[in-house]
Amino acid sequence: MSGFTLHCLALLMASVTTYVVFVTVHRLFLHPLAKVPGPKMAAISGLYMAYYDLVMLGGMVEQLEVLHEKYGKAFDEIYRSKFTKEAWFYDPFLAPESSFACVDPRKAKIQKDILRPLFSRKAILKLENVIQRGVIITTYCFAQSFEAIDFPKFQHPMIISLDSSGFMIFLMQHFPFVIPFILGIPRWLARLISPDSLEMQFFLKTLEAQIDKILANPTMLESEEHPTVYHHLIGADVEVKVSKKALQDESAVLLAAGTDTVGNACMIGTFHLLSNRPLKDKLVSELRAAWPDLDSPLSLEKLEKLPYLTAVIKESLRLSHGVVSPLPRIVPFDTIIAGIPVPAGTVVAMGATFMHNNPKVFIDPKKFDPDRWLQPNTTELEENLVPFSKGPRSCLGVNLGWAELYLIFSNIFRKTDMELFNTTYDISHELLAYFRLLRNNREDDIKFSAYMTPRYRGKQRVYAKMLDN
Ligand code: HEM
Repeated sequence: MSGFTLHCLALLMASVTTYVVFVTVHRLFLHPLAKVPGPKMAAISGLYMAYYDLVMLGGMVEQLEVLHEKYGKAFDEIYRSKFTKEAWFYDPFLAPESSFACVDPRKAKIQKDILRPLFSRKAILKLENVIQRGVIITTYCFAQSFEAIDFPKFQHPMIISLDSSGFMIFLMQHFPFVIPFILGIPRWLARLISPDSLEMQFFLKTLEAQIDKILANPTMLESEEHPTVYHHLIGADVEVKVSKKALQDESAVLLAAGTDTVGNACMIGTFHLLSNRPLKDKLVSELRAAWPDLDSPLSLEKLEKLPYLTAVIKESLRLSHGVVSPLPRIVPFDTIIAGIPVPAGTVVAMGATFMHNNPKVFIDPKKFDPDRWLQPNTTELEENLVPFSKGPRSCLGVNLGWAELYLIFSNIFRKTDMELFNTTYDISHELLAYFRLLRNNREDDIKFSAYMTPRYRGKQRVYAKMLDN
C-alpha cells in the first residue's frame, strides 16, 4: 500500500472517530433531550433499538417494560395527542399511498374519509350477511375470497407471507438502505433468501390484476353483489381521483390490517376460555339462552347486547393489544411530556401493551378476567382500552373488527365444543413482538392445540378443524 493511500486511510479513520466522538458528546450532554432519563446507549445510537428488534427478535417491547419500570412512563399523554406518524417506521410497509402508511395527516384523512362509509356502523349492519358468511376481509373489501381457511393447517400462502413480513419490515426500518435491494431483487434470489415473500407478491399481483380490470372497465363494479373498497375509491361518483398505486397500497394494507388483529384477539380469547372452564361455561350458557335456534343466525345487534360475550371480547382485545409494537409519532411543536420539555421534531411512541398491562388500571393485568368489565363503573377501564388506538390516526376498521369478533366468538362457542390438548405453553407473559403478538417460526410462538367438535350440523357451514402441532 502506498504512503499516500495510508495517509488517506488514516485521515478517514480520524474523521470517522472525530465524528463519532462529536455525536456521542453532543447526544449525551448537549442535545435538548440529554436530560431525559434512560440508558445512555439508547441516547447515543439507534443501534440500541435495532439490537432488540433484530437480534432479540422483537424484544424491544419487553425491554421497554423494563425501562418504564426503571425510568417512568408518559404514554397516556402521547395517546391523547394529535402528533403525526413517523416515516422511519411507516415507509418500510412499502405502501406510502395507503391511509395507514401515509404520514401526511391531511392526505391520510382524505383517503380515510373516502373509505369511511364502507366501514361505518350503518354499512356494517347493512352488509352483515356478508360478514355472517365468513371469509370476511377479502369478501367484504374486495368481493373476492382467497379461501385461506380451507388450506391444511391454515397454511395459505398469503398467511405464511403475512407471518414472515414482520422481520423484513423491522430490517428495513433499521437499515433503510436495503429497501431498494429488496424491491429490485430478482425472483430467483428472493426464492433463495425468503421464499415466503414471493407468496406475498403472488397475492399482491392478484389484487393488481383485479384493480387493472376495474380501471379498464369501471362499469364492472355495477355487477358486484355489494360495495367494495373499489366502489368508494374509483366509483363513478367519486370526486377525488385515486391513483393506481394508492389503490394497490390501500388494498394490501386493508388486508394486512384486518387479518392478524382480529385473528390474534380470537386466538388469545379462545386460549384463555379453553384454559379456564368456568369462563367458557359462562359464555356458552349466555349464548345458549340468547340463541336457542341455530338454524337462523343471531343478528349482530342482538349479540352486541350480550354482556358476557362483550366482556370476553374486550378482555381478548386487551390481552392481544391490537398493534403490539409502540407506534411512533413526531412532536410537531415544543411541548412538555410527563414534565420533560420535548422539542419539536422529537419522535415519541405510544404502546398499547403498556396501557393494557398497567396494574394501576387493570388489577392483576396479566389475568384474563372478563368480569372486570362487568363491574358497576368501568369508565377508567374503557378509557385505557386502546387496541384500535385513539385520535385521528385510529383504526378505520374498528366497527368491522368488533362485528367480526362478535360473530366469530359467538359462532365458535355456540356451534362447536373445544378442548385443549398438547398445550403446555403459558402465553400469559408473552409480549415480544414484530408489530403484532407472534414471533415468527420460533419454538415459543403463541400456539395451542384444541380438539374441536361441531355441536351443530344444520344448514350452515361450520369450519371445524382439528389443529395439531
Ligand atoms: C381487532 C381488529 C383490529 C384492531 C385491534 C386494529 C388496530 C389498529 C390500530 C392499533 C391502528 C393504528 C395503527 C397506527 O397508528 O399506525 C389501526 C389502524 C388502521 N386499521 Fe385497524 N385494527 C383492527 C381491524 C381493522 C380492520 C378490520 C380494518 C379494515 C379492513 C382495519 C384498517 C385499519 C386502517 C386502514 C388503519 C390506518 C388508520 C390510520 O393510519 O389513520 N383495521 N388499526
